[in-house]
Amino acid sequence: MSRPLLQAATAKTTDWVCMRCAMRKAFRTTGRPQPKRNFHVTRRNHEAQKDKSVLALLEERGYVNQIAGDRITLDKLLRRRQVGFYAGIDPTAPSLHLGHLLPLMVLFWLYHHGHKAVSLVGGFTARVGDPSGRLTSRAEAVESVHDSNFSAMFSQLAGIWENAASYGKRHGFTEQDAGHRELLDNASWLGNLQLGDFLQILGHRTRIGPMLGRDTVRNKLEKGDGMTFSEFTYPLLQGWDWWHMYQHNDVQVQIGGSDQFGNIIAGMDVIKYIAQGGSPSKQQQKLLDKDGKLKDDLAPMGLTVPLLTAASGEKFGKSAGNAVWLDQSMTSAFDLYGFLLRSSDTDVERYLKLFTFVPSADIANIMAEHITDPGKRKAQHLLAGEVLELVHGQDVAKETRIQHESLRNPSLLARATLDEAGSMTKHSASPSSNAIILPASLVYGMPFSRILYHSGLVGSKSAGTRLIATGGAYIAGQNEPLHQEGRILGWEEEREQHYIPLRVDQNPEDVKYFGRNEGHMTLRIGKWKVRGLTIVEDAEFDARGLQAAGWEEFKEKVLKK
Ligand SMILES: N[C@@H](Cc1ccc(O)cc1)C(=O)O
Repeated sequence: MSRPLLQAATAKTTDWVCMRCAMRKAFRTTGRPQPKRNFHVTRRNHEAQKDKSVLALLEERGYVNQIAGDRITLDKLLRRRQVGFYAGIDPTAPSLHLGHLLPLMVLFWLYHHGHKAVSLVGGFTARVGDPSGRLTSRAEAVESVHDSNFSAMFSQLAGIWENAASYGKRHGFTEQDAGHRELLDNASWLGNLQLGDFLQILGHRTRIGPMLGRDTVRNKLEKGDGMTFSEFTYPLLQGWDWWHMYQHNDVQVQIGGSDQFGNIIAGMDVIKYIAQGGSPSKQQQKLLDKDGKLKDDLAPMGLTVPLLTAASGEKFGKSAGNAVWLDQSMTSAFDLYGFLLRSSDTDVERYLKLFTFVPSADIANIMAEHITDPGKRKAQHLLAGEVLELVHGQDVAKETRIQHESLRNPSLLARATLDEAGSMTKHSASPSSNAIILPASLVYGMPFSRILYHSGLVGSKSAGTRLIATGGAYIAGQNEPLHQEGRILGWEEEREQHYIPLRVDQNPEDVKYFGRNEGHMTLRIGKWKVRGLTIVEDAEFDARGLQAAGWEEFKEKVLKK
């Protein structure tokens, strides 16, 4: 499996390192050694919960849909010692979306209560594609898209973890409360796994009967488009992840969306099969009781979070059917705030409990106040501000709030006119580079304002025009290859030289001269947001089942004529 050679966020311009290794290292070093502590809720100023484990808090706030395994054991363990948890996300897109925040919030709570929280990016499993809950398979993506999705999501998660740490501090969690956090990539073990080992260690002990009986398999075979062998293997790969982290990272509990219940159960079996089977190593023997069974207090367990639907019936985190993204270039901070601000009065209390660290007692007070004057949307502003702080940091949260308030109160407007380019430059601190495929009709002969929109760099065509007018959008120069010997060039000073600012008066006919080489073009907005476009024939684009902002409308309006 190829690894993207990107320059790590922290490295100087001259030394090039593997982004994955560097990010992993940078992240690990932030984890602290584990002090002894008691695992009661210790947060100052928070609901006093002596004798309750964090599990009770999670249940009270609405995070728990199902527990796989024994709740009482889990509750006891959480009070007695540090417990390791993980949640995995496959980077099938260049960004997390709002829905991903729910399992992550559970990890953040656990981390702030002294437990171990591992977030896993499925650098390997994304290429396989989890069939859970789907009737049709995902479209296969090209290698470069996998790589750039992975890099983007990995750095995004590292950033959100940083924010979650500061956000927790702001809510009274102390350094001493904090447990341990890790960000891992399953390609680092699955990428090296030998087929022989996989079959011998796991394959021999896995019966396909129960696998065939699982809902996902049955539904996809009976009502969907069938199932590939690799999709069928997916739960075993996810189970292998867990076994790996169970052994090496003390991960005992897996967290996932409710669609992950089947995979979690499959993973619990995987750990039991492997630990109890064969001739156990010395290390493995420590896991077993005298009957050769996994010890009760080491049993793998699962926790699923609920599937959220808004009062409107729409899945939470979707706006008119589209995902609300956590990457500012895909959903602006303004739009994310706006989305949360539109939460209905029936939903907002639930969301405050799920997506913020605001103590329950404070939420109750705010709701009481909110009801006296719902028009002010006090609860919704609180929700939006807190979520933005977690996702984009405190500065963006404050500025976005002012922008929204200025819509109602024009006197604030002067202070708040932030052009999109300005805020990008300031806040997209973590460099991420994404690749995207576009159909030829959305690029050639199109004004750049539209290309920016179609490539997902801005939310609308007019935002594209504004950005170009303020000098915040660039294209990579024709004769300056951005790639050299497999490395992506261009960081800060170098990057400035390679990019040419786009102009409003650019002739759309000239677009074709700007490609780095035929079929490719690299755009940048603000300082860091880079998007490599690969341009394919319209028919190929559709045949591959790809999608781009504005494509369906374009076909409706223009091509059908
Ligand atoms: N299968 C999970 C992601 C995941 C990947 C690997 C894991 O080990 C765990 C979870 C999903 O699609 O949501």
